[in-house]
Amino acid sequence: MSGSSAPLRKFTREEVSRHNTPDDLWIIIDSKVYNVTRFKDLHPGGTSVFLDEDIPGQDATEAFYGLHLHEVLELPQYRRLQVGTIEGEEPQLYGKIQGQISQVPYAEPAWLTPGYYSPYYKESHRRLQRAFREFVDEYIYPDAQAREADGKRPSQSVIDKMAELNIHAMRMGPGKHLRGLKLMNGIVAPEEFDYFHELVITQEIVRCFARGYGDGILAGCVIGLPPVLNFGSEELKAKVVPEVLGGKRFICLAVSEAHAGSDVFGLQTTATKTEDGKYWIINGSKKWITNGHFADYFTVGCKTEDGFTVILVERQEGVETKPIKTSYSATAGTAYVTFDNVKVPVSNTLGEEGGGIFVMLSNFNHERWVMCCGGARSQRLLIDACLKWVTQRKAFGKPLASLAVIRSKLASMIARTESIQAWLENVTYQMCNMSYREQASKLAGQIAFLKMYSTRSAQQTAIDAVQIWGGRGITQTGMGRLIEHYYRTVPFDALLGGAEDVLADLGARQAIRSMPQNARL
Ligand code: HEM
Repeated sequence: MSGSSAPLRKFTREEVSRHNTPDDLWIIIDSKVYNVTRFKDLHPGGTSVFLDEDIPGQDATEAFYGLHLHEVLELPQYRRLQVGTIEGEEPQLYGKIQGQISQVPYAEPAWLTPGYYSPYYKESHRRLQRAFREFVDEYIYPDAQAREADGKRPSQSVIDKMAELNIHAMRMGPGKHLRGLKLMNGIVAPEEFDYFHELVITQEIVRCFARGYGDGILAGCVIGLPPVLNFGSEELKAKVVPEVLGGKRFICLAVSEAHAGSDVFGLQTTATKTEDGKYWIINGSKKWITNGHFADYFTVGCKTEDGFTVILVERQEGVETKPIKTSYSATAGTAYVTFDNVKVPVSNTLGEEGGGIFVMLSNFNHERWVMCCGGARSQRLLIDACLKWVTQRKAFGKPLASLAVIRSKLASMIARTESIQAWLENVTYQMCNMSYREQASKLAGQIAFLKMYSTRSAQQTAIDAVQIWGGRGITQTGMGRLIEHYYRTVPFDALLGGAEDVLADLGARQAIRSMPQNARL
């Protein structure tokens, strides 16, 4: 469709070929006819490319797709350049189609690929996936791309829309907090919502392809609210949970510190009781706090007389947040947080005094598993982009895909991604069937290894993709911008929720601890 109000005319290729001079210059891209006479002097790629001998009045489809994303032609300022179409021909090429399953091999997990089977997903998972894909493409993707670029916090209109459908609640996983809620307009009953539904949601959100925004869109809630849900007093929950799940107020998890990283026993933020024993007085600072800059509530790890205690702090005088500039966008709200004589009722204590480590540990598995869901899916975004690139881009007169070294990189990318998803689905199935206690003892190692493997794979895939894309893989605009973004932000997953090497060691230590005493070679 043309952006101009004039109806599109039909031309023969012969007619177009007559518009072949600098003062009257037309080209054909995928059967659409563009008048680039005036545009050629404004073209970001320069004027000269339009004057090459095989461009004026001719079919420039291959030249165009070797240098631009399809979406360029869909921008209103460029759609206006279209003056007609070629008689008897229809456009054949397409870019991202809203709400659709990608036809690119391995760009979707097997269960979404036509003709494949899976024992894990029921009709309600498929319904949720379809609805969620539409939602992400319509509301989240455009906001994600815009906010990732301008660094502003996710638009409240998107947060509200998510709240309306109870998406914030679903992101907390299955549980009592879903009771009585209408999930995604009622397409999943709260009592049937399981970890596979949550996996579906997490994997669909990742398709917004904006890592900072992915955290900005209330990842703080996914890690900051569970301690309130599971360990807060009834009174505290009644106040905080509806506000947060309704998207009206924001929460973050504030544990790591400049001095101590995630070593909770090395924390220096203190909470001491007032003489009457009714309040905590909190002093200290926290670093790398996701969503901290716009949070209203802080789930804070503190050193107390009895050891380590988790306390919910509401933003008030004495709480300051400063943005930290990281290698992903400021839309994540990553903050340095300081507490200066902050007075909090003792009833805001989450769990036992001195029992903070249990409160923290109880959510680690879930947090890491959520990150594995995201990591498994984001690697497919790269497969999708790389497969398109190597088949449409020519170098030395042949598509990149004709080079064995390129195919070898693709093979490894695909094999890694498929194995992560298969392992993830197995772990998710265990989560659906194990009690919480069993999960804690049996899955901590599995999930630690899975996350380690997923993030190592993701980093290797990022490196391979940059080699495949060349200079475009390190350029923030144009065709390779998604690759550049991925390469720049992939280490977040390898650090957040437990650094890769620490997790690897955790898994290995657990396995060694569980060795039967009498096993011999
Ligand atoms: C209606 C047709 C065209 C439009 C609207 C258009 C638009 C653009 C835009 C917006 C860019 C900036 C980079 C980006 O965002 O992708 C660009 C870059 C470029 N374009 Fe075009 N273009 C058109 C046709 C062509 C054709 C036919 C050629 C080659 C014969 C060409 C060659 C280039 C080159 C070499 C660059 C620089 C690419 C880079 O830096 O990687 N363009 N074009």
